[in-house]
Amino acid sequence: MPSLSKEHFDLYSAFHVPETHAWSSSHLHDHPIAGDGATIPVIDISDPDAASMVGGACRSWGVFYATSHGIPADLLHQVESHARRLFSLPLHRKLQTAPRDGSLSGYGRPPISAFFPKLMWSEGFTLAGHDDHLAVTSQLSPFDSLSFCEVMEAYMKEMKKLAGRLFRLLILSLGLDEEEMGQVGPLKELSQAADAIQLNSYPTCPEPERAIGMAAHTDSAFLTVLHQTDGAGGLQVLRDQDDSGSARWVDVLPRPDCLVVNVGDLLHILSNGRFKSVRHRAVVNRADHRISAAYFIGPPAHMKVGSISKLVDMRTGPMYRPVTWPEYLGIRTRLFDKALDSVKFQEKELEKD
Ligand SMILES: C=C1C[C@]23C[C@@]1(O)CC[C@H]2[C@@]12CCC[C@@](C)(C(=O)O1)[C@H]2[C@@H]3C(=O)O
Ligand SMILES: O=C(O)CCC(=O)C(=O)O
Ligand SMILES: [Fe+2]
Repeated sequence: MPSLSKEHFDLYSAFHVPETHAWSSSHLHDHPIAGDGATIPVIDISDPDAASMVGGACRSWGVFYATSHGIPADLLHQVESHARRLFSLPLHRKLQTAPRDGSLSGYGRPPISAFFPKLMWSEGFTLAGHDDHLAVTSQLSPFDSLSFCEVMEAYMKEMKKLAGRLFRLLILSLGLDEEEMGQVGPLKELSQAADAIQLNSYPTCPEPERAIGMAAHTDSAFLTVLHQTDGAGGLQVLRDQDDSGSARWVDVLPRPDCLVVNVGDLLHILSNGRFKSVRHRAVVNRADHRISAAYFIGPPAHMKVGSISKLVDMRTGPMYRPVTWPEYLGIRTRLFDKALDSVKFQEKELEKD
C-alpha cells in the first residue's frame, strides 16, 4: 500500500495551508478576475438555432452553459452523492485504488499535477473504461462498488448521447451538411469514441487565497461536459481579450439545470483553430466542499485527428498535424501547455498577388 507521506496531507481536517500546498501569488494572480459583464453564453441546445449559438460560443469563448441537455436530474444527484461517499472514505482506503499496471482508473492526482512544484487543493478519481474502473472500485469493499459502477456507467452512457448531440451541432455550425457530416470520422465513429470521467473533490480551504483547486490547463479531448455542485462555484475560464485588451479569469458559477461544455485541444485541431480550446482552473473557498464530475469525449484510440479538409485554406494547408489521442496525451506529458503549439505547422508565407 502507498505510504501516507507528508504529500498525502489530509485536506479535510486542515486548519492551515501547508507549504506543500501554498502557491505563489504570481501563479494564482497571473491575470485579474473579470467583474460582472463578462457573461458566458447560456444555450438551450434544443432550440432550432442551437447550432449557430453553440458554434458562436465555441469560436468566441470555447465554453458555454447547456440547458435542455437531457441528463436526468436524479442521475446527476446520484453521481454527486456517490462521489461524496467515495471521497469521504479514509485516505488509506482511497490510496488502495491508486492506478497501477498501466491502468488509468482510480484515486490520485491528475497528470497535470506533475508540472507544478506545489500540490493542488483537491482529490481526483478517474474512471476510464468499464473493466479498468471495476477492477479498482471492487477493491473498496464494503464500499458499494457495484452501485457506484452502475451509476457511473449510466452517467457515461447518457453523457455519450449528449456529446453526440453537441458534436452534431458543432459540425453543422461549421457549414458541413448532413452528408459531409457523416464523413467526419469522429462523428461517424461516436459509438466507438473513447471517454472518461474525472470526479474532483475540492474540500473547504482555510486560506483559499494561498491554494488552488485545479491549476490552469486546457483539456486534451474534443469536448468536456462538467457537472458541478450548487454553491460557491470555483471554475474559472480565461477570456483571452476583453474590451480592455487584457486576459481575465471569468467565473463559471453553477446555474440551475445547466451543464458546462468546453472545447478541448483535439476539437481545436479538428476545427482548424476555429473552436478555441479554453484555458480554465478551479479555485477553492472557505465554505463549500465542492464536487465536480468532468466527462471527456475523444476519438477512438487508433484515430488520427486532423483538420476537417473543408475548413482548410488550400493555399496555407492545415494548421495542425494529425495526432491520435494517446499520441497527444504523450506529447502533453512532455510539454504540457506547449503541446498544442508543438503540433502546429509553421505558418506559410502567402505569395503576394
Ligand atoms: C482522459 C483523460 C483526460 C485527462 C487525462 C485522462 O487520461 C484522465 C484525467 C484527465 C484530466 C482531468 C484533470 C485535468 C487534466 C488536464 C488532467 O491532468 O487529468 C485532464 C486530462 C486531459 O484533459 O488531458
Ligand atoms: O472542477 C472544475 O471546475 C474543473 C475540473 C477540470 O477542469 C477537469 O477535471 O478537467
Ligand atoms: Fe479541465
